[in-house]
Amino acid sequence: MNSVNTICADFTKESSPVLESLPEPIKLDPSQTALIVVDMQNAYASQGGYLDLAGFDVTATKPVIDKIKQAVDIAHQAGIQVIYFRNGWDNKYVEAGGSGSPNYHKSNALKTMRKNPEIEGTLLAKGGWDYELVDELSPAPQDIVIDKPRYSGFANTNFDSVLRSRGIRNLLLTGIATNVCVESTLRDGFFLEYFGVLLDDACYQAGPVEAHDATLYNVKTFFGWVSDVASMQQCFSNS
Ligand SMILES: NC(=O)N/C=C\C(=O)O
Repeated sequence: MNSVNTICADFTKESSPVLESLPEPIKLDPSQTALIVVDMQNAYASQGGYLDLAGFDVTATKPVIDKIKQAVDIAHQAGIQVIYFRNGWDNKYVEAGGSGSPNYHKSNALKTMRKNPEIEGTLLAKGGWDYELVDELSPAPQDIVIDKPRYSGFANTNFDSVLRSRGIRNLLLTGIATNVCVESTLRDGFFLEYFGVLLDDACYQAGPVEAHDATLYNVKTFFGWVSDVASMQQCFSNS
């Protein structure tokens, strides 16, 4: 491995393991790293959930769920904090914002329910099946679950203080959708001085695969690094 190009932040111990990533490898101290599982809810990963009902293709999410399970197991074994996000609102949608919020006008969940009043109160509503994490991803006692009302995990949540209070500076991003909530969270993390690494095979897009690829380009070029679950295993297996 070419150590000359390896990224090592000044808060990272020189002896930290190196994650193979693009555009270059990066040293990550497990104690300063969190695995972020973004919105792996029935709404986004399951047929019959919100994205499916809104016309998005969710037929290929199973391999991504399996990769995320692998990443969670690797994180647990390496002592890396795992944090799950759930995206949505109260079932009266007060937290979604009324017509004075752009969320009201852009959320495809809210628009789908306005077009189909019979499903009002079911999409991305706390307490309902659509809002719950998929059965395959059940948080362990040491994991943290954060509810978020907007695309970015940093918007209107305590995510930043949860990370800072634990000395976490590196975020390994997984989940759905690559090009919406995953990218939004990684971008906001970048602006808040977090090192973001997107795990390509543990993310799935909302829309065409080109949207996933565009996020990979954006992250590699402007906001962070891109790696995969096998590289995560290789990096942390001996840490
Ligand atoms: N979790 C997401 O990326 N969500 C994308 C769209 C939505 O929540 O309406």
